[in-house]
Amino acid sequence: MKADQEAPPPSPGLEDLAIRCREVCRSYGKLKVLSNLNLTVPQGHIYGLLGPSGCGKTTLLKCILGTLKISRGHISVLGKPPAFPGHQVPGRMVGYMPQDLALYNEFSISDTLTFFGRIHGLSATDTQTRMDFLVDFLDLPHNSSLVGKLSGGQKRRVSLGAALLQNPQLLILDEPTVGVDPVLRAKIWQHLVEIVKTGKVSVVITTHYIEEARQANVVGLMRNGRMLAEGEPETLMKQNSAATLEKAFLQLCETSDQVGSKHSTYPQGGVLESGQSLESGREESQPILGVGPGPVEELPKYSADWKVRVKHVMPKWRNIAALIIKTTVRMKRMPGSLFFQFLLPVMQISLMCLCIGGDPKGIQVAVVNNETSSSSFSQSLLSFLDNSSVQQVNLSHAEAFAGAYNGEYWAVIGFGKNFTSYLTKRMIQRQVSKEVVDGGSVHVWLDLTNRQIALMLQKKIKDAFEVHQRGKYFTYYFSLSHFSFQFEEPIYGSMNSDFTTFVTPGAVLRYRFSPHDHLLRYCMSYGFPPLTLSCRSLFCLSLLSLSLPLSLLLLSLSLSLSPSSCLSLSLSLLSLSLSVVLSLSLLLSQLSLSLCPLS
Ligand SMILES: Nc1ncnc2c1ncn2[C@@H]1O[C@H](COP(=O)(O)OP(=O)(O)OP(=O)(O)O)[C@@H](O)[C@H]1O
Repeated sequence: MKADQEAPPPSPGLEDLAIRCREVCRSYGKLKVLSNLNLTVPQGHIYGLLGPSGCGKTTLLKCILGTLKISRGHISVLGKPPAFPGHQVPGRMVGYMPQDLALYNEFSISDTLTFFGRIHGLSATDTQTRMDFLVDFLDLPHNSSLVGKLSGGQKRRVSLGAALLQNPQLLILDEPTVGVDPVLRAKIWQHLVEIVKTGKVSVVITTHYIEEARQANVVGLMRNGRMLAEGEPETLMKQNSAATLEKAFLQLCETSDQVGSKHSTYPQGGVLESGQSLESGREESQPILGVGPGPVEELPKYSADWKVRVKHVMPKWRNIAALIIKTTVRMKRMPGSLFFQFLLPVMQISLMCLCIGGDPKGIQVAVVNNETSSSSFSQSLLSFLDNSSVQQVNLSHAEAFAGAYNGEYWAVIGFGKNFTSYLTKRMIQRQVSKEVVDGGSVHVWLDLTNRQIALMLQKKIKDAFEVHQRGKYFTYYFSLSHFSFQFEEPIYGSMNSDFTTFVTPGAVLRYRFSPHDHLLRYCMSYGFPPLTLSCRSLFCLSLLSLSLPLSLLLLSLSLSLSPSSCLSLSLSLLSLSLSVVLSLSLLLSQLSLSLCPLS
């Protein structure tokens, strides 16, 4: 690999190390979990990481794996920092068994191992061979058993199998022997001892059973985010004149506490006198006590060319395929989840469209028709206007505009007294005067305070006239261009106002006012003063304003959770019931609105 070629020659002994951590610090917010921690895992060794609960073992393992970033210090895993571009840590080079099992309950054992095999790019044959071995070795139930139906210990063994699957160079096992019977525990240790014998595989293992760690080649004793001691188990016991590793650990803790109280203000990391690290020529028999800053080591510099970096950030096809197959298998095993994933959104959208998708009804429009003859074009044109949406009110010019300015009418439609003769002239003659064009045009003055209604009115007027001329004058080769609509300067608003200008006041109101104002805007958008609403519609609209955001919130929450979880199921059900309430309230409010006397 290019990155390898560009890296300067590593410092002596570095290639013999599987993991090297120097002055590693990591905090969660204000909580300092790892403090100037040093750790050295030689190649081909089993490293037992011991320490009380909460001392930071899992955090350290995640930092080594590269899934957690360190705040300070340096980590090198199999020659490069974890998550370095092009480096397969995390990836195929490392097998990780987490403390909290990351398994899918709907998967069978075979699905689980096949999934991890795909992720690591193993061929189907290799996966099958390893699977057969692991099922037998870990004493697992039949391949087809569902993970969800396995016992806690069996699940841990499946997780261990997934970590061992691709024969990684480094195994990181976070408490693999919890819940495992002593016979199998011994078998697991025996297997670990065997695989490290080749010198090519290294293992880091955490365990609460301190004594079982005596089988490790090296143990590290951690406390409060620091490494108290690191060395061979026998040596540590000898150094602390202890008969067991547990006693040696106790002794080290006491010594650490005494030194800590003597030097209550010791600098970070300098807990005890600094020792030598494994790779710097330390005698194997001598434990490293209080791995402090130590001699300044020169850190190798790493670089990767842009192609490796790009490849590193790009998603891999085999991972995408593995995820697609995973989702398909889970859906197949949980047909109920299909309902929530696909049918629920379809239902919600359909109900929403059913309830609020219709055009507003009974929009009042003032008509000023100066033509008196019943056979005039203007009369027949107006008869084609959709009467369910548009309610025509015949008025004089003055009354029509006075009403429109008072907000009683959404538009004024005007016809000149010679509309029919001028329009006929326009149809026959190629060139006509401006007066004829003007007189033969339909004049429309819109109230643009509600853009939605104005747009709907424009469409309805054009549709009506199009239908009219098609039906009656098609034989005369009469095209729509002969009709001219003149949309005059609007009564309120501007012809050139953009969508943002229209939406902003509503959006401001939405965040500024309570559901009552939602109600007000809802009413106004339908052109009804709120006072004409019945109590029922008031109640429905209040429900509507509350249930919509709640239902959406619950739905998004439930989708972000695992579909199999109880919480996800109940949230989805709650969301469904809320959306039903929402749809019903919308339906009822529309009913109420259509029954209201229009003012
Ligand atoms: N995601 C997190 N956010 C905040 N604090 C965390 C987080 N994960 C762990 N901690 C805290 O960091 C400390 C070390 O946790 P960690 O899981 O590394 O301990 P551990 O040694 O692995 O414990 P155990 O042996 O019980 O698993 C604990 O105090 C824990 O509460």
